[in-house]
Amino acid sequence: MSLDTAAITAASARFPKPARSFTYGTAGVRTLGKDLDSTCFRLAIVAALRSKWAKGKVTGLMVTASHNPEQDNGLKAVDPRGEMLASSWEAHCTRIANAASDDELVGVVQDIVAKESIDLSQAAVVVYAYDTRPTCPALVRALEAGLDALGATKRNAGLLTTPQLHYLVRAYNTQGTDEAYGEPTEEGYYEKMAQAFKTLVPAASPLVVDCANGVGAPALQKLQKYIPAASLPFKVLRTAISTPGALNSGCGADYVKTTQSLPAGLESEVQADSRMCSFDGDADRIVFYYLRGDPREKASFRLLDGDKITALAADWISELVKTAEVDLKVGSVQTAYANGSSTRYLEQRVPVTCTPTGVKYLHHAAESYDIGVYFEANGHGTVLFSPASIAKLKGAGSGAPEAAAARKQLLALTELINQTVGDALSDMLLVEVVLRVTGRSFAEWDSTYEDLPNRLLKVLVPDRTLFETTDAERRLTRPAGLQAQIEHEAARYAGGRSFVRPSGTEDCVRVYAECEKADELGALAENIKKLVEDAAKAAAQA
Ligand SMILES: CC(=O)N[C@H]1[C@@H](OP(=O)(O)O)O[C@H](CO)[C@@H](O)[C@@H]1O
Ligand SMILES: [Mg+2]
Repeated sequence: MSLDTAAITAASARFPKPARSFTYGTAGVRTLGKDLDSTCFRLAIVAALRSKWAKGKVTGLMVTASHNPEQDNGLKAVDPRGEMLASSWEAHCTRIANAASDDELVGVVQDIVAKESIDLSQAAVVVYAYDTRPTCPALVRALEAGLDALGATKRNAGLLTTPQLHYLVRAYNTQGTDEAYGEPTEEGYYEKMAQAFKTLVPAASPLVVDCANGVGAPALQKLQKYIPAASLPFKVLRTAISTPGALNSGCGADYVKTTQSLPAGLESEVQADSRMCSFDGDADRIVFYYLRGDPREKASFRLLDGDKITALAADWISELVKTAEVDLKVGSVQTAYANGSSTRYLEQRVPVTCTPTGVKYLHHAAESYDIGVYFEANGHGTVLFSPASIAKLKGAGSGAPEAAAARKQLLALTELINQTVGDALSDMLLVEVVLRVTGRSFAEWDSTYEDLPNRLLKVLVPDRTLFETTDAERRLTRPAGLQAQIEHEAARYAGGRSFVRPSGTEDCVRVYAECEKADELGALAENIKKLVEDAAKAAAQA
């Protein structure tokens, strides 16, 4: 069977490429929604080819720009195991998105087919979903046209969170096998998680959830029907998914993490002792927080971020593994953005790996442990159980009654935690489980270690590609000489650490700085920023 090139060119003519370039980066393609019709059409073709390549297994496409503003949109491709698209295919996405004409597009498609030895007679099935952005319906139509052009079977999964789509893809592909992941429906997703949650927890006080006015809101409202309020009461806030401009505006995980404060206006909707958390716009990130001391003081805000979630989960799972009398290695994965205190805390307890920014790197590194706990500091992450560890837990028969109970808990955790990707809903339940089973408050969780004061700055430079890094992005190799200057500056502060890297999702360079004394932090961060600006100017002129 050959390509229906006429069908591709005819359809492509309806989605002309704007005069600009696109990149499939850390989190797929992300830019202004109005510019993305051609990209959606074209990446749908790639998703269909990927499905053919995988012998007809289902692949996925999610239309979302996550925590970015409402006018933005984007596409994330999902591989047959429910994980992010293999890095080796990202270049295909970038190339196809940038093909300058319909003919060049056909050429790129033929090239992918040849390079990946794709059998075109294979069937292709692609499941897709979208978030609440106003540009989604048009982009979904472009995406559908791309699937039609390749004769792929379309499965429109509707309005979903990103992790729900990842769940669906794995559930479809494992149906009826030993690795069956769950019913391949949205209901199946809620049922699986709720069932596991009920197995794990006693009751507790309500949790206030900021849904970022995004797709996490309807998802959480539906999940509530599966978990009785008596076992998990929620107060669900920021649910205005049809209010223009509301998405991620003054609320959501990214806002809370970057401003280190409550979502705008939340003070009047919560109590001084409320336990709170925020999702991002597509509900694959979560951070927790509470108020300590006088709620009118800014300093009363206490953030429990991805690093604190790693510490909480790694500690509890390590304890369970010990009690369960099974030989499993628990490890953790962080990026350079992890607070130095969290790294020190974890290193005394479990192996810690550092990877470059972007969850695909953390995810792969976590797979090398029997049980791998990974979170970016911004709250994106999950816990992975290797197939061998699940088999060991199921197979172990003897031992003390506590050992059997711990194995049962660990197995329920493998059901509760989304194994495909970080998932705000699932991570929220995980944290609830650990806190309740161990009888801890947010304040007790918070006291595991004290974060070093830290700051993240964006620096706009003429050309961010002049910045290159090594050692999991912890050191610069270019521009020449800058790394030595950064280290020299950081060494002037007690506990000083700083690193600089080009963003993979925005046109900027990021500066991270931390040190022991809060009143010295501003100087450290600003001095590094100045060094970066000077070096960027010099490098651009060279
Ligand atoms: C410092 C920071 O938060 N970086 C974010 C951001 O990446 P950058 O490459 O830094 O732009 O977006 C990524 C995708 O959402 C996320 O994985 C990552 O953690
Ligand atoms: Mg997101």
